[in-house]
Amino acid sequence: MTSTRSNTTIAWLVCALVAAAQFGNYYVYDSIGPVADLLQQQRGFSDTQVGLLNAIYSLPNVVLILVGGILVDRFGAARMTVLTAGVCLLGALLTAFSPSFEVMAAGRLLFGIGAETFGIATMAAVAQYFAGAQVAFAMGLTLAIGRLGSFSADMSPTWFASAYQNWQPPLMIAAASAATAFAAALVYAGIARRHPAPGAPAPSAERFEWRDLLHFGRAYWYLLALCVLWYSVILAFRSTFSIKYFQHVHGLDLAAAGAMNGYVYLAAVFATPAFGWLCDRLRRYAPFLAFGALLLPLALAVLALTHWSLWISTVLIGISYSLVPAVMWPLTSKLVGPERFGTAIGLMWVAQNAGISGANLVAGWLNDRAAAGPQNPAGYEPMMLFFGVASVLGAACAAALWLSAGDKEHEQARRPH
Ligand SMILES: C[C@H](NC(=O)[C@@H](N)CCCCN)C(=O)O
Repeated sequence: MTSTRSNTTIAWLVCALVAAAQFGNYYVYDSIGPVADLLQQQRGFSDTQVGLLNAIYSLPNVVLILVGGILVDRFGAARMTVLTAGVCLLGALLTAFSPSFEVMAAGRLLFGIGAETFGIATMAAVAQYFAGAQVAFAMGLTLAIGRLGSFSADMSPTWFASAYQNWQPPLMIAAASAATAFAAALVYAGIARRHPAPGAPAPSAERFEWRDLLHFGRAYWYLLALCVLWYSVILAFRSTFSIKYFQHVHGLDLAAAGAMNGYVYLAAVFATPAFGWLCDRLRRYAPFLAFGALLLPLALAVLALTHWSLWISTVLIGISYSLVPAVMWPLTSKLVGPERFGTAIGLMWVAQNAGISGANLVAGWLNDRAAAGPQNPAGYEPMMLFFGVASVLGAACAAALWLSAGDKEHEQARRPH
């Protein structure tokens, strides 16, 4: 009894440390947008250079994140969390103290290499300490604190207004949050050494076999396809094009369009753990995933085909953005064994990073080709059709997943009690 209680305390301590580390990491990820204007005014960076500072995060991960996932399975979540948090800190410091654009880009590259593998290692940590019970709630909480990091970076020009006289202090604040993440990772690794997770596989010295990648079950491949389609649409639309779409098609000014977009993050801070808790309580995952995936094409249809209040589509996207991640990652931990969890997520994120880059390029190309803009709002229709079709395909994959692995017995099969 006492031992169960102390295991639970340790699990929640690990969850809190992982969440603190996620906060710092997501803050650094979103720290470029708020200084973009200062970088242009004070350092003469072009739009392409500013864009590259974020693109360079995803590009290497189209390949490297798979290696990262394999390393997490091989060397364990705790060691990889510390290592990658250290790489992220170096990247953030290089970015903040860069004398030139090239060094700043190298800093963002280093940060990207560390951050995605850090994401897998921290997720594996939570999956191992909460193997079975409450895994979705715990993952949802860490994700929510990560989203709070993104929201804080967006709000930093208001919260740290005096730092925004020059491009460098905001990036030093970002480096300080990377240092906090590193400290949290060190404390977590210390705890993991003394109190290993009950669900942790022993670090394996087995040689990696490429053909092992094909041995995941059918449900996993549906999940991977959903991950690519859903994240590609939601990130390419919400992080890149939605603000100008709201301005040009729905007549909002920049501040109102930005705020409308930001509410989705804020909603996710509260709703992600709440949905995780609900799934754990009802012990059902796949039906919730299918419902969340279906809300995305519905929201896009409301935006593109009706003149209904923008609040309706924002609420629908907000629920989808909270529900799908709240279920997708815990469900992955139930569909694959703990010894292959890192590899499974790594493979998903390889395809996801390629999909996000591709969706951004295709949507931009469609907009340019149709001359989309304030004078020609109809020019956004091909982009919306593209996002609509991709999100319907994503919802179809979620439905197929529900049919193939979403029955009650299957979803609870890996529960230890
Ligand atoms: C957990 C999940 N993260 C990812 O999918 C990452 N590959 C990309 C994260 C980019 C922003 N930090 C998520 O954030 O929902």
